[in-house]
This record gives sequence, structure tokens and C-alpha cells, in this order.
Amino acid sequence: MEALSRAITAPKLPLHERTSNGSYFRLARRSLRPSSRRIAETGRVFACQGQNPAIEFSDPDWKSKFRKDFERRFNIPHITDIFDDAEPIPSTFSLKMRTPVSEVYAGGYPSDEEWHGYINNNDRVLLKVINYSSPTSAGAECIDPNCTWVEQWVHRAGPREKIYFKPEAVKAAIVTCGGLCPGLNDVIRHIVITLENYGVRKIVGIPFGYRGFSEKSLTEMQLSRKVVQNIHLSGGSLLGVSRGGPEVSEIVDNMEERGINMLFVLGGNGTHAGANAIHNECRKRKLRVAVVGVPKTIDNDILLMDKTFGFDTAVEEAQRAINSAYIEAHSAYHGVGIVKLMGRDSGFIAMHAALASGQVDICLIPEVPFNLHGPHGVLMHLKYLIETKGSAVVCVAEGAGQSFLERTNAKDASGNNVLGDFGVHIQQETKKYFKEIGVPVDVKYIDPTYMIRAIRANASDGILCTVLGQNAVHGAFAGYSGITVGICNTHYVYFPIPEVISHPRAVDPNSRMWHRCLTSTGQPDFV
Ligand SMILES: Nc1ncnc2c1ncn2[C@@H]1O[C@H](COP(=O)(O)OP(=O)(O)O)[C@@H](O)[C@H]1O
Ligand SMILES: O=P(O)(O)OC[C@H]1O[C@](O)(COP(=O)(O)O)[C@@H](O)[C@@H]1O
Ligand SMILES: [Mg+2]
Repeated sequence: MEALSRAITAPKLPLHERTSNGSYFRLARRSLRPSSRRIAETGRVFACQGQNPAIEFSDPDWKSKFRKDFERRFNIPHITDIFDDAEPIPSTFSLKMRTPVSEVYAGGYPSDEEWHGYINNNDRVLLKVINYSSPTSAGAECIDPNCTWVEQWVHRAGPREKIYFKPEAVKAAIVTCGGLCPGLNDVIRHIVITLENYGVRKIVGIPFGYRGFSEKSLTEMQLSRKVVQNIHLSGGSLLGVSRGGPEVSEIVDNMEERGINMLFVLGGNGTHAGANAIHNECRKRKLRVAVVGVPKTIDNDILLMDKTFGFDTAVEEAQRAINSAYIEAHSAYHGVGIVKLMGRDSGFIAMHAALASGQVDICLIPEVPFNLHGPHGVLMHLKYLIETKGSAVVCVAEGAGQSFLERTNAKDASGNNVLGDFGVHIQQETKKYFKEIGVPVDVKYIDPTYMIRAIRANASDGILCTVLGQNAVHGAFAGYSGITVGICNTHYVYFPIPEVISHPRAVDPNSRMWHRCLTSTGQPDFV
């Protein structure tokens, strides 16, 4: 918890900071204060455990102690932790035949000694793959002051040979929470298809997020391969989404009433905090339930994963808006095109879209402070661009520049801060500034945010959703709960939920990627 409270209170953190227990951690400069505080403020569930092991680096054994602690933190909760009498059965998941195996081989799939094909519970994936030679290396994430290499392994995802649920005794439910994201339907589809492959017949969708567990008028939706066959062809969520909703105890009461013993939760940080709380409540009540998350965030702000589904699609679609802004600006006399992209606390979409398009002159993200006015301000640079190039394109993440707007303290139903519209603000300030200096400009503002969020997943996200959806089901059948699925260094893994939501992920202003973006735009520091 200490690292978090430091991040909340410290106004500016050095890149490497020694914690009170002597361990070194690399900290993003303008870390994630607003969101961390927001989650903490909801006062319900906040996961932040085991971040800082007490390591004494003078101890010759510190590495093995670190590894042991890491293994503990990344251990994925299993049904046998609570039910030591839980007996595994041979998997009913068909690796070679595509008809539901449970119908053909009631006792399980016949073993094939030459080709196995299952994931062993001890298989691991390397979490960090760069061996930094110095804490000063770009992007270095160091454990000790010398940046010593320590292997960090996480659990490999996929189907296990032994399973802990009989398919005929499973009632599986899927719920999608938070905002929309391209690919939700692809994930739903693959969860249903994979459940059917195991032989599950009772599969339901909970309508409109966690709300669907409490509002009597919202009835569960029966799901099958037939129902979900073509849902990936459109964006949105077949089940609907929502923010806010009932308390965790009410959700678990409702799950008990409905006999749900597998719950697949698609959502972001908030949703996962809820999923972990549901998992803990089920354990407290001694319920044999598997709760498995699939991280959904168009903002790409979940820790430890290469990326989250929908992000790629969002970046691709965002380029269309940037290109339109470019064409408008380029075709006008002294044209300025401004595009606002999503990213509440994290500028990943703006940074990647700017990089991908190659048409952006100024990219503004929440993680990097800037001035609008003054000799080093954004507007002065815009003037320079108009004078030298004749036009300019500005790409802003929605969470950028909030300090220039009036604070409202308004919250949405989930407790997230309602942001002011910085896109509109910079548009107005640009017009005002150029009027004042007597230079004519033609400013065009494009806000494609909801158009981007509502589209269907592209091919690359479609594949990611497929694998994540399938692995979510494999994880549940393998007896794991309180876990989420992810892609890590191109391999698929299971994480314990608390580790991925201890704080939202942000762009590191000292990373190579942000510097690549700066190289591409050619923008100076605006401070
Ligand atoms: N700390 C929390 N504990 C339990 N449930 C939460 C928490 N934060 C948010 N939720 C619930 O998760 C759902 C989605 O949260 P939200 O923040 O809107 O989206 P996201 O999951 O994308 O971050 C909402 O129904 C909200 O009530
Ligand atoms: O208008 P809404 O539905 O609250 O959504 C807006 C928010 O959704 C986001 O895309 C992120 O949504 P999630 O919290 O669902 O991940 C933010 O970038 C944006 O602030
Ligand atoms: Mg959120």
C-alpha cells in the first residue's frame, strides 16, 4: 500500500526512488494519482498487495527471497486452497475432435501418449524480458540499486488435463461492465463456444453489467453457439454494459439464487476490483465458484500485459480521424486540426495513433505536463508551425490538460471523475490566441471518441479476443478463481487480479515509446 500512497501524495517522483524498506522501484513520473485516488475513494474494494517486499540487498540471499515473494504474489488462487477434498476429473475439452467430448467420451478424452497438448500447471512465462545493465537505461525497471537481473515467471494459460468442474454441473454466466470496447462480442462468443466444447449446457448472459445482478426487470439471456455465432460482426456488447450497480454481497446472493458457479467478468480496473471482491466473498461463503476476468479497456491502462483487446482497433480507427484533421488543416489557409481521443488517465491511444499516422505535430497526454500559453507553451509552437508549415495537427488525450479546466468534482455511477472537455478548451484557446495576435487561422475540431469505441474489433484484436475468451474458460475449468487472462511477451498467461489492478497503467514519459512519439511529431517540451 505504501507505494500507492506515495504515488497519491508525492507531487513529483524521481525516476528511481528508494522505499523505506530499502528496495528500489522505478516509478512513472506523473503517475496515476487521479485514478488511484478514485478507486480508493470508492471505499469498496481496492487491491494493492505485496507490492514492496522488504528486501535487504546486503543479504547475499536477497534474490531467492525476492523470487519466493514474487512466486507468492503471482500465485493464482485455486479451488483446492479452500476445498482440499476437491477431486479433479479428466478434461472434457476436446483437443482433436470438435464435437463436445462429454457426449462421446463420458469418462474424458482418451489419453494419447504421443501427443499430449495440454498445459502443465508448472508451465511459466517470463514476465520481464529485458536485462537492463543500468538503472539509467531507458525504461529500466530495477529491483535493486544495480538493476540486477532476476527472473520473474508468471503462470501460462491454457487447457489443463485435469479439470475441477463437471460440465453438466456448471452454470456459467458472462457479464460485461464499464464502457464499451471493440471486441467485447468476440470475447463473449469465444467463452460460449469454449464452454460448449467442454460440454456445458447452461450458459447465460447477465444484462447491463453488475446492474443485471440486482435489477429484477433484467432477466438473464440464454447463450449458445447458435446465439453468439455472428455477434462479433458488430461492435458493442450483446449483453449491454453499465457503470455503478449493487454491492458485492448482493451480487453473490444473486449468483447463489441462480446457481451460477462460473462467472466470466469482462471489464477494466473497476470491474476487476469487483470481480476480485466477488471471488473473495465466494470463498468466504465456501462456494465452489470460479470467477475469471478478461481485461477490457480501450485505454490500455491495465498493468503487466502487452496490450488489452480493442486497443489496436482504437488506434487504427483513430488514424482515420487524424487523417481527416490533417486533410482539413492542410487544405485550409492556416488550418489547425484538433483531434480528441479517449484516455482518461493514460495517453496510450493518443501516443500510438500519433505515431501510427505520422501526421501529428503536437500530441498531448495526461502523463506529460504542458503549458498552453507563454514562451514555451503549445500555442506559441502552433504559431511557429503555422508560420513555417502553414498548417498543424494536434492530437489530445481526453485526460490531458485537466488542470486548465474548472474542477466539478462530479463522478459517474462507478465513482470515476467526470472529466472536462479539454478538446473544446484547446480549440477555443487556439482561436482566441490567434485572434489576439492578428493571425487568421481556420480551426477544425474532431471528437471521434464514441465512434471509435463502438466499432467491431479488427483482425488482430479478433485473434486476441479469441485466445483470451478461450483461456478464461480453461482457467475456470482448471479450478482457478480470482484470476484474469492476459498476453505477456506474446504468450498467454493467468494473473492474480490484485497484481494487475494495483494502479492503472500509464505512459512513462521517460520511455522509448514516448520519445519515439516526440521524435515523430517534432514537438518541444511545453514547460
Ligand atoms: N473498487 C471497486 N470495487 C467493486 N466494484 C467496483 C469498483 N470500482 C468499480 N466497480 C464496479 O465495476 C463496474 C465497472 O467500473 P468502471 O470503473 O465503470 O469501469 P471499468 O471496469 O472499465 O474500470 C461498475 O459496475 C462499478 O460499480
Ligand atoms: O462516457 P463513458 O461511458 O463514461 O465512457 C468514457 C470513458 O470510457 C473510457 O473509454 C474508458 O472506459 P472504461 O472505464 O470502461 O475502461 C475512457 O477513456 C472514457 O473516459
Ligand atoms: Mg475504470
